[in-house]
Amino acid sequence: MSMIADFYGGKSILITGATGFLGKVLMEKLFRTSPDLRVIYILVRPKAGQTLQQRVFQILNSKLFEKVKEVCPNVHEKIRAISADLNQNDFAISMQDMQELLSYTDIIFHCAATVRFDDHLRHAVQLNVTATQQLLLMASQMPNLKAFIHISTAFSNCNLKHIDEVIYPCPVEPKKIIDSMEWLDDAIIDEITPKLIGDRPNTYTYTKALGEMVVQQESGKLNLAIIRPSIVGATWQEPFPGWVDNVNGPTGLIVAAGKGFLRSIRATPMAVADLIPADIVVNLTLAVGWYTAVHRPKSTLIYHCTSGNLNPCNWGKMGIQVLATFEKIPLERAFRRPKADFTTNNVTTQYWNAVSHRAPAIIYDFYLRLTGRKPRMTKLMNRLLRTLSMLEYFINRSWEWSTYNTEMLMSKLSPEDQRVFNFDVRQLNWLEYIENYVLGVKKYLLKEDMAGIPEAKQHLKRLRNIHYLFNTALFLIAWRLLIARSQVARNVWFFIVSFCYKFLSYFRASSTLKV
Ligand SMILES: CCCCCCCCCCCCCCCCCCCCCC(=O)SCCNC(=O)CCNC(=O)[C@H](O)C(C)(C)COP(=O)(O)OP(=O)(O)OC[C@H]1O[C@@H](n2cnc3c(N)ncnc32)[C@H](O)[C@@H]1OP(=O)(O)O
Ligand SMILES: NC(=O)C1=CN([C@@H]2O[C@H](COP(=O)(O)OP(=O)(O)OC[C@H]3O[C@@H](n4cnc5c(N)ncnc54)[C@H](OP(=O)(O)O)[C@@H]3O)[C@@H](O)[C@H]2O)C=CC1
Repeated sequence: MSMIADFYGGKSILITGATGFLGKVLMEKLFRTSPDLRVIYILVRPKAGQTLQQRVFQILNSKLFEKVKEVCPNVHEKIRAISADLNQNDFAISMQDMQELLSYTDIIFHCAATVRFDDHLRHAVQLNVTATQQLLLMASQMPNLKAFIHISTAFSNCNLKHIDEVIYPCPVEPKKIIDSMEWLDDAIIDEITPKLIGDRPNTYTYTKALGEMVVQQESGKLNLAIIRPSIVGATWQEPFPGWVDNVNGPTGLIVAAGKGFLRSIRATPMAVADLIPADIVVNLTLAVGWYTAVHRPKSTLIYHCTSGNLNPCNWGKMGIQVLATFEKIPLERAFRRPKADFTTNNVTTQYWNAVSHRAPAIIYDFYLRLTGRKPRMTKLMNRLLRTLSMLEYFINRSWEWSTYNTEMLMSKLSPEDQRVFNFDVRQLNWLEYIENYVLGVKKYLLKEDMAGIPEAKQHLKRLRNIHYLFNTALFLIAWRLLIARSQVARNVWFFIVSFCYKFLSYFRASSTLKV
């Protein structure tokens, strides 16, 4: 019997960010392993054109939840969506709902965040810092609360090279930042943002670091823990390999590479690709929830959920495996054939961007215009290059995260829990994982049918022929222009032509003699 699964039985669990990538995998696992839990409250904001119920219905009817429906047929009754917006005061939760949450919640998993790298500081502070503070305040009024688990990121201290499982203070107190966001106007905030974030690359990592400080400062009598995952990728094993449903992190680049939009990247091939599968993050999160509630550690423990120090993989190896998988299982209607050039040099990056990215986009848009259609490729390419520029920081550096607490927790689990809530990244085979990841991108994110693979392969062959034809035509045009201007080129050209002619004549004559 799993002690962890048993612990969640009969419990009322509150999850923020349950409609997000990680939140969905977390909910799925909870329902699958503890179908006798009392209820999962999820704080959901209505989205354009969709009611809360429709959002929940869509999640529960997705492929991800297929296994859950077998073990927990009444899952619809055990999920309670509460209308909430974490950007609003008191999260805009109704009095009645708030009362219910305060009275019954046993465990909180705080996953909601803005993960955009370019978010305005005001918005990133609101969601990643102020909302965390408000949630902690709510938590302190919950008489039954046993644990509050905060999901942060391993990159909250990416300005350091070696990162321990401790909270590193930021120079300006979170409270001061929160206050200043209330009265400073946008223009001033824009001006001070680079100074505030200092040597961090974006507002995301900065506000996640502030969020951790808030957790530490507001802990009071709460039983808290912080989890710091690195780059969360598709699922490894559970509920099935390769599940992913958004383009964050490497996923977007995998799509762009498979579709042939992205053919070169400024990345250090030997830099550690600290990817961590979503199901490993979720298993650790649930184990931490159990440990924090049952063993009540004296201080707030931080758990690194990373792969680099236990089972490292690098970006070069990952790129090769992604391409190898696309050879076997190509994406449909690719723009160009997949290719992966890694470069670390600024000049070559600019060159490849011009030749491999911008020029084909301009030519394709020209073709669209000629055929009376709306050009779109240049715009798409510009967005992709902008995205790349934001991710480059993370693919040209390596970090070391210590994992003492995570390893300590692993040693505390029973053999059964180590199996059911496996977060031992050493068991992961990267090549197999990446292949399943790419396959998952095709099936679950792009919803492409596997029956379309032969046609996709044919399409790539056509693209290869077009590529050869295009290059030959380009060569001939360049050559023609050259011989029109240079006597030397003309002489070389006549020499080659006469040589070929003589060779053909000789070949024809000797074959006639044989007959
Ligand atoms: C050459 C060969 C290649 C070989 C093969 C490849 C091999 C593998 C190599 C892999 C290297 C992996 C590096 C990973 C490093 C991750 C580090 C994470 C560290 C921290 C981890 C965390 O703790 S936290 C989670 C991370 N947090 C994000 O990852 C959010 C990012 N994101 C944004 O910050 C906004 O998105 C941003 C971009 C501002 C645009 O913002 P924006 O306003 O212009 O517009 P939108 O957001 O609306 O997106 C506009 C269009 O970009 C599309 N798109 C969005 N993201 C995309 C993405 N990652 N890759 C592609 N495409 C993406 C989207 O699908 C839209 O496409 P469409 O227009 O067609 O719908
Ligand atoms: N993905 C990754 O690579 C990593 C993620 N993390 C952390 O993990 C956590 C989850 O990330 P992930 O699942 O990838 O992110 P997603 O962007 O997929 O999900 C974010 C969630 O937060 C919710 N949310 C955002 N704004 C609000 C709001 N104003 N009110 C209510 N809910 C809101 C979203 O709701 P809605 O559906 O309505 O938009 C969504 O459910 C985050 O804390 C992130 O920092 C850490 C390391 C890596």
